Amino acid sequence: MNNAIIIGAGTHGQIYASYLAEEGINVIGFVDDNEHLFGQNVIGIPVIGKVKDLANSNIKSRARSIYCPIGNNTLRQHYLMDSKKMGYETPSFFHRTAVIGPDVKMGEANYVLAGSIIMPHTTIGDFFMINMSTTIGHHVQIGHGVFMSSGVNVGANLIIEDHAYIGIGATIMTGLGTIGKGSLIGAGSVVIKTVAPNTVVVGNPAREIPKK
Ligand SMILES: CC(=O)SCCNC(=O)CCNC(=O)[C@H](O)C(C)(C)COP(=O)(O)OP(=O)(O)OC[C@H]1O[C@@H](n2cnc3c(N)ncnc32)[C@H](O)[C@@H]1OP(=O)(O)O
Repeated sequence: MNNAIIIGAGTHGQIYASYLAEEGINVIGFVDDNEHLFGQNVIGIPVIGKVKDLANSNIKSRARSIYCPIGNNTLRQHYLMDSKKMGYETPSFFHRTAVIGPDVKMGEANYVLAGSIIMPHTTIGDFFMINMSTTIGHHVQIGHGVFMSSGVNVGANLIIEDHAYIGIGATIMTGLGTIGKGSLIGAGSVVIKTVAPNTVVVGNPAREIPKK
C-alpha cells in the first residue's frame, strides 16, 4: 500500500498531489481545517477531515504516509511531528529533476521541487521545503523547518537558521554570515549581510522593515 494523505488542500497541496501521483503514490485524500472544504473534492481528491482527524483509526487504516507542503514553517513542522507520533511515515519528496549533490546531508520530511539544485557539503535539517528552480551553494548549513520559494539563489558558506522564510527570487550573498531564526526575506531581495532573528528584510540591498 503506497497510500498517502496531504495536509492542506490549498494550492501547494494540490501541486504536491499531482507530483506524488506522477511517482505512483496514491493520494487518498486531503485533510484541512477549513470546514467549508470538508466533504468536497479538490482536484478530484476528497477532503476527508480536519488535521486532528488523522488520529482516527478509520483514516489511519487507509494511509501509510503524510505529506504537509504548507508554507507556514512552524505549522508544517508541528503537523509533521504530530503525524509521526501517530505512527504515520513522513517521507521526503524530491522531484525527479531536482539535483541534490554528493555529500549533501539532509534530514527528514524534506521537499524539493523541480529544477532546484543543492551543491555538495551543504547540510539541511528536517521539514525543509523549496519550490522550483532554487539553487543552494556549497557549505551552507540550514536548520529545521526552513522554506524557500521559487528562483531563490543562496550563495555558499553561510548559515540559515530554523524557520527562516525566503521569498520568491531572493538572493543571499555568499559568506554573509547568518540568516537568523524565524526571519523573513522579502520577494526579490538581495541580502548582503547577516539578518537578525525574527526580523523582516526587503529590497536591494535588503533593509529591515517592521514586522506585522
Ligand atoms: C510560489 C511560491 O512559493 S509563493 C510564496 C512566496 N511568497 C513570497 O515570496 C512573498 C514574500 N513576501 C513579501 O515579499 C512581502 O512583501 C513582505 C512579507 C516582505 C512584506 O509584506 P508586508 O509586511 O505586508 O509589507 P508591506 O507590503 O506593507 O510593505 C512595507 C514596505 O516594504 C516594501 N516592500 C515590501 N515587500 C518588498 C519587497 N519584496 N521588496 C522591496 N520592498 C518591499 C513596501 O514597498 C513598503 O515600503 P514603504 O513603507 O516604503 O511603502
